Amino acid sequence: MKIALIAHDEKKPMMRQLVRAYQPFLQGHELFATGHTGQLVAEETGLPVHAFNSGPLGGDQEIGALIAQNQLDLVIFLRDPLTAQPHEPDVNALIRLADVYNVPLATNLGSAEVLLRGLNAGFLNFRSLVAGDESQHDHYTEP
Ligand SMILES: O=C(CO)COP(=O)(O)O
Repeated sequence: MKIALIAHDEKKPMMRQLVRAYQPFLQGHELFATGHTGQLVAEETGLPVHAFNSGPLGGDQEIGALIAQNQLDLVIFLRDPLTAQPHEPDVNALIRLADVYNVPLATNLGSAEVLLRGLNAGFLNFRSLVAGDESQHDHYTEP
């Protein structure tokens, strides 16, 4: 699976804890991140991470572009809901695209843990059915 990890500055300590705790679940997957988040994920996990630009310099848009190509299977975006971000439009655009393409997206620690446990349990395997073909998004009639 292709997983994007992003954290606003206030949430970076939380991201450190999350990826350290779930390193075994992340291992074996392809990791992508915005610039500074990518550095800390690589430091904490020792795993290879494809780091894009920093968020305010276009990193969210680069990850959004991957979503638009249906190239991401899971996004964990620990957003800071209490601090105004200069690149708020980019943040909103990324989240909007995840909704357009039905990509599972966690925006807080609780939902991140659920999705990572789901990933480990194989709940995201349906993504291989839709990857690269958004017309297949309504492929299933039963769970
Ligand atoms: O601002 C961000 C996401 O909107 C995160 O960017 P960095 O990972 O480069 O700090």
